Order: sequence, then C-alpha cells, then structure tokens
Amino acid sequence: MTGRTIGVLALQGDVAEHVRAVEALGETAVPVRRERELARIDGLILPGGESSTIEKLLRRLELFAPLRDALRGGLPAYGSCAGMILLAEEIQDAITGQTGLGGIPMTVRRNAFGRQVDSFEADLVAPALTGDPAPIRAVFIRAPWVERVGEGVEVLARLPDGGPAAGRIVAIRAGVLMATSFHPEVSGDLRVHREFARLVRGVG
Ligand SMILES: NC(=O)CC[C@H](N)C(=O)O
Repeated sequence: MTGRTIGVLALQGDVAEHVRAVEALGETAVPVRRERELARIDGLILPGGESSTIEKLLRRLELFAPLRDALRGGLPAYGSCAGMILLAEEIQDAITGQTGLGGIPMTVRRNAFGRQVDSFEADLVAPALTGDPAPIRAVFIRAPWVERVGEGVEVLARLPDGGPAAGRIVAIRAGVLMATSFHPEVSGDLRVHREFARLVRGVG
C-alpha cells in the first residue's frame, strides 16, 4: 500500500517535530499554510502552540473557513494541546473572540492545570490511544483538559491516580478526529502518530 500524505498545520508551534514523526512512520508530511494545500492531504495534524494565535493566523491567511469546512467534510485530523483546543466545539477560558474550528463535540478548558503545574510529565497507560499496554510518557505544557465529552466521543486516556488532576480526560477520539492534551512529538514515541496514520488509512 502506498503512503498517505499527512499535512501539518504550519502557522506556529512545534511543526518540525510532527513532520519528523510522520516521516519516521514512512508517510509523506507536508506543511500546510494555504488553502490549496488542503486539497492534497489525507489527514491533518494541528500542533501545539497558542490556540488563539493560531486561530488569528488562520483567519488572516483565509484558511479558517476552508479548514473548518474540510473538517466538516470528513478530513481526518489530530490536534495536540492548542490543536485540541482548536478542534473543540466549546472552549472554557477562551481569549475574547476565540471560537476554535470545532468538529469534536466536547468542552475543553484552556490552561486547565493552572500555574502550580503549568508544565509536567506523566506516564499514561492508554492502550486505546497507543495501541498497546506500555505506558507513554506524556508531556503537558500549559495544557488543556477535556471537561465534558458529547455523544460519539471515545475517551482514550485519563491522568492516573496520585498525580495532578487525577482522572481528568487528556485524550479522545471522535470518528476520524483525535486529540491529546499533551505533546507526544517531543518524546520520540511514535505510537500516537502511528494510530493517527492508521486512522487516516481507514484502519483505525
Ligand atoms: N502547549 C500548548 O499547545 C499550549 C496551549 C495554549 N495554552 C493555548 O491556549 O493554546
């Protein structure tokens, strides 16, 4: 089977790490900055960064409406951290005017962990997310969590007992859309990207 072309939204944030992860899996990665690039991708990664800044840039580049429409039309997408916020139907503690692209019936809380645990790491056992029972080292950087999931949203991972925000939802999937609060691309663990690539191939 030939490889798939996976776009990485390249407006801000840790684009290069996602491109490397996609290429390491043998798929083709293309940075996406223009509407015309949406036509040639089979799936899209929305990286971490700052969700309100990414949204402003999407609007400025006239990419906001085409991308929202592509998501509504069934483009598979994976959002990490700020990307998770962009894919949520509802955002708590949003910046004024920030709406997100939507797509996933869920409510996320921006900067949910607050100052005390601004950034932290946790080992998650989440076979539905990683495809196997080995824990994944999850890096959270001013991350959101999922407050509420709507119909058709599968919870893939929660924070473990004994750590910050135990039990909070930090990874979900809704059809061909998936999202994590954390950044798998910084740890060199390819399993989340592999699951997304499987989903893009229609076998996830
Ligand atoms: N690492 C991240 O992507 C941080 C997300 C950021 N706090 C936001 O609101 O978009």
